[in-house]
Amino acid sequence: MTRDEVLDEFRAAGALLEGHFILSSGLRSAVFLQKAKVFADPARTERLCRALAQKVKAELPEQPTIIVSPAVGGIVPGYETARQMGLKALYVERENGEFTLRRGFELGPEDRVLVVEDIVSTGLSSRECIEAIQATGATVIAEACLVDRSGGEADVGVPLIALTQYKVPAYPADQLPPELAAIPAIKPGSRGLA
Ligand SMILES: O=P(O)(O)OC[C@H]1O[C@H](OP(=O)(O)OP(=O)(O)O)[C@H](O)[C@@H]1O
Ligand SMILES: O=C(O)c1cc(=O)[nH]c(=O)[nH]1
Ligand SMILES: [Mg+2]
Repeated sequence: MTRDEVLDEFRAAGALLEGHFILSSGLRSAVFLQKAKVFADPARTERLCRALAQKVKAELPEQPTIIVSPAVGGIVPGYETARQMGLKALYVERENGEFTLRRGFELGPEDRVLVVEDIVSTGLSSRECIEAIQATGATVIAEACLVDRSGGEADVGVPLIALTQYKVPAYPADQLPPELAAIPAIKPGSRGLA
């Protein structure tokens, strides 16, 4: 899929939002990809994740044995990408702020993991997720995401395969451009929620 085709799926779902958003990293942005509205439509999710699975198969020299995603945003695309690839899909979720494997999910040294994320901005959530997986003894061979908002700049420590790159400016809270400073900020994601 081209970048326009991917972004058209977000647009058609009403998921390409403009305003003043507090991102997971704490940075601020005038654009937010509300992936939950994309994932509310199974057919749309299937189109995106099928394309992501095809890209992973074409670009990775070694195929993964299992998929692991960071909750909440990664769960649905992780599941659908796993379905497309004939793999199982696990997820890590935050417990006292730290990504943890819960619910009886198990990983070990035999597992060759593909991390599937929805959106990568700074790569911080990806790195935290990868650390949690590596702590089990499993090997993370790569990460795949639907949209890389860093435009290829984020370093997640493993090869990152993005269905598309879409560079969006983000600013520290004390360096806001005037048009952002004029609007109240909202925080759509789950990091920091109790
Ligand atoms: O690359 P980063 O700077 O870490 O930003 C990207 C992360 O932000 C969002 O998650 P968020 O923590 O907002 O929670 P969510 O998954 O529940 O939406 C998104 O799902 C990614 O996980
Ligand atoms: O950086 C983020 O937190 C983020 C950006 C974005 O566009 N969408 C999202 O769900 N999270
Ligand atoms: Mg997330």
